[in-house]
Amino acid sequence: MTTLFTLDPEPRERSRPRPDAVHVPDWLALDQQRWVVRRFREWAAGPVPIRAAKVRGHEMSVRTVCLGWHWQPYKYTREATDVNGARVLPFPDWMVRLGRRALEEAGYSEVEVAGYTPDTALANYYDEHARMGMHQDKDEHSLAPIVSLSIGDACTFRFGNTENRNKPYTDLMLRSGDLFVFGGASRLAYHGVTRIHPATAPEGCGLDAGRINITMRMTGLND
Ligand SMILES: O=C(O)CCC(=O)C(=O)O
Ligand SMILES: [Fe+2]
Repeated sequence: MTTLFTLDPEPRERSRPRPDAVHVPDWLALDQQRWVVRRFREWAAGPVPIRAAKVRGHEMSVRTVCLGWHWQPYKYTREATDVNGARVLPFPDWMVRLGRRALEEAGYSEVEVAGYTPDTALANYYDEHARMGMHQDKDEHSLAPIVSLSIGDACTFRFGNTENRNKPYTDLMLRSGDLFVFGGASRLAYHGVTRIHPATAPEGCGLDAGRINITMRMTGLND
C-alpha cells in the first residue's frame, strides 16, 4: 500500500509506450549518475563548448554538446562549424559498452546487441524553462536504436507516432537514472520534452538543478 509521505517510493514499472520502445525506470544507480555528470561537465568545457543549436535562426532552449560527431540541425560533421570549428571529442568506448547493455536490458537479441556501435552522442542540458518540440531523429543514416539516459530533474517526455506531431502520443515521466530505448517500428516516432519538473532531482545524482539527457546513436556515416 502506498502512503502519502512514504520515504521509499514504490518501484516504477517498466513500460512499452509503442512497439520497440521501452522505458526502464531507475536503470543507472546514483553513483553511476554522478560519474556521468562529471564526464558531462568535462565535455561541456570543450574543445567545442556546450551551446544552444540554432534551428532556422532560432536558438533552442536546450544546450547541447556532442561526442563523436557534431550535430547541427539537419547534419552531422566532425568539426563544429557552427560553434568554433574545433573537432568534437571522440565517442568514448565506455559509452559503446553502456549502449550495448542498454539494448540488452531493452530485450534486443545477442546479435543486435553485438552489432550496436553508437558513434555519436548528443548530451543535452535543460534548465527549468527548457523544452524540446516534437521532432523525429532523422539526421542519422542508420535506423539503429537510440539509447536515451536521463539525469537530474524529471521531465515530461512525450512519445508519439511516426506520422505526425499530434496524437496519439504517450506522456511519460523520465526521472534521474531512467533509460529509454527506441528502435525498430518506433525509431522514427515523433518525440519531445514538454516540461521540466524543478526540484525533483534526487539527492546524490550529481546535479542540483536542471536535467541532462544523453542520446547515443549510430550515424551510419564514415569519415
Ligand atoms: O531530452 C530528451 O529526453 C530527448 C532528447 C531528444 O529527443 C534529442 O536530443 O533528440
Ligand atoms: Fe530526439
